[in-house]
Amino acid sequence: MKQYDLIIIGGGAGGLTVASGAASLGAEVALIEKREDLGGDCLHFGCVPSKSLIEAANEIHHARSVSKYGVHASGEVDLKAINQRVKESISHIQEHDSIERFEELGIDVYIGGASFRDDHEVEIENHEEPLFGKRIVIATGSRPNVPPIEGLKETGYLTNETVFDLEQLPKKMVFIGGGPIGLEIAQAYARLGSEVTVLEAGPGVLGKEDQDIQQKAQEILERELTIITDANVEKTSRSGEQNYVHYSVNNEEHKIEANQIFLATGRKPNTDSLQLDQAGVEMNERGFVIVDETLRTNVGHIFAIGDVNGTPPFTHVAGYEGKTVVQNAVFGLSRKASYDLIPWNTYITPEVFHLGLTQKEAQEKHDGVLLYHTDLADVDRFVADHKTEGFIKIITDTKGHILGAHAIGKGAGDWMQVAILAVEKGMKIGELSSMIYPYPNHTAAIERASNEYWRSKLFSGVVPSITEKYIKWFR
Ligand SMILES: Cc1cc2nc3c(=O)[nH]c(=O)nc-3n(C[C@H](O)[C@H](O)[C@H](O)COP(=O)(O)OP(=O)(O)OC[C@H]3O[C@@H](n4cnc5c(N)ncnc54)[C@H](O)[C@@H]3O)c2cc1C
Ligand SMILES: NC(=O)c1ccc[n+]([C@@H]2O[C@H](COP(=O)([O-])OP(=O)(O)OC[C@H]3O[C@@H](n4cnc5c(N)ncnc54)[C@H](O)[C@@H]3O)[C@@H](O)[C@H]2O)c1
Repeated sequence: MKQYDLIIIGGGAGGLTVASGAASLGAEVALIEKREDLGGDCLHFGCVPSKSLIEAANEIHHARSVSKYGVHASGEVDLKAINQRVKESISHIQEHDSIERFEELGIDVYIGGASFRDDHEVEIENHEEPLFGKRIVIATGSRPNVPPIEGLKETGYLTNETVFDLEQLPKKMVFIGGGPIGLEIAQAYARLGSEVTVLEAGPGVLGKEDQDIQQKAQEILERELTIITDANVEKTSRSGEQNYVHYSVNNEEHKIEANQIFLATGRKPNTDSLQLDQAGVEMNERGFVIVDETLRTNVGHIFAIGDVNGTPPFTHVAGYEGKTVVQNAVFGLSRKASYDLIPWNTYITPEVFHLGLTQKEAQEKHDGVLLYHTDLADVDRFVADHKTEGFIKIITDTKGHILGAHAIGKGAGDWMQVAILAVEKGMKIGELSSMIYPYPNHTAAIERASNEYWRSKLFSGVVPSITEKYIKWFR
């Protein structure tokens, strides 16, 4: 039986980070992936194809909206061509994640579904010999959660695993779920020309965002698509060529037509086929692998990272956890993962940026929370761009330490990076004001919000009376 220092199950964002990190430190590494190629959900069905689709949809949307300058765009959308472009983005990045590249790093790559034989031995589909791992990392990701809605078998449905293979633009689309997956793809399809309705069970979309951001996002999106909140989806049905989604709001029954139904109702961990019981690894009631802060499972030499352990399901979190596990699994350290300052972006237009606590969370956890708000309409560059929709909101404690930073606006995911750096470096909001911002850039939104801090310090309390006395004396 082949022996390894480290076996990694799953060749996605998390697994690939661990594999390359551990191999470059000299560990003997086996990487097992059930698909024919590496890269996982993010590359094949997630971040990459969705962003590629969004960009194409935005280009079409912009082309259609320039008639005010005398340029008129017309014609039918060729969805095949768009999805071809999506596939090109995937293939380009796939080169970086190729099996050959990982083999060149000295990693043994095995293709086939893995399952535990015991806490050190792993079996692989279509391979006779199991592998022995001194330490093992589970990085098998997640898949779409399919809720038990009656009729879905009959009507069929799309998920992020199938939508990028569509060949014809659906006339009417119904999205079930108004989280990031639902909204990013719903807006893209609305911009391509489909008539889109989003049915969300909760009271608002993007439920993990600050409430002001949620409301603004919904208000903006509602200009392009229909959003129905507090929707209780009861069943789907088919009549002739037409599908219907039946739902109720406040016990009032409704039915809408749908050429395609898209499910975006959260994620399920890929743990079912791993035979975790043979290794004695514990899962929670939803099937996520339970880990401690060092990302160890209850079996000390088995780790779990990425979507499968129930921490925030993002590629950058899987990568961060992967880096942490390299240290813990290769050197036997006990580095802890911390999630207090995990940022994320939602790539609707305009983009949404999230870092740290929302206003509600901050007020629950801290006495005396201060808010600094800038409307993008007050920032010259957004005005010049005619993209004034949105705002930023920085939340601090009474001493100016940043507890949360949120924004909605053109490119917010990029220019709000300054807030991440500030928090990482322990800067207070006032220090953000003393940096020099090239005029007229979008980051000036942060400058303006932080200037507010000084304004409130200087123009209230005892400071104005002291400075007034000083100036009189100085004259
Ligand atoms: C539509 C969509 C858009 C997204 N957009 C973003 C975004 O913009 N930014 C962001 O940060 N995140 C985004 N995400 C989330 C991101 O894709 C995931 O958080 C990330 O892929 C998780 O990485 P992972 O390594 O845990 O799992 P994955 O990348 O899914 O990798 C798991 C791998 O394990 C393999 N596997 C499963 N079971 C077995 C087994 N038994 N044996 C062997 N191999 C197995 C799978 O085939 C897969 O390759 C998006 C997700 C979706 C669905
Ligand atoms: N830009 C990004 O970084 C990005 C993009 C897409 C996805 N992701 C990641 O993927 C994860 C999963 O995304 P998601 O949008 O599927 O999940 P989610 O859990 O964030 O949102 C799912 C939504 O569906 C609703 N819902 C659930 N069941 C429902 C039902 N039966 N009827 C109507 N509504 C229902 C929920 O109330 C929720 O608002 C996200 O949490 C995020 O971490 C990230």
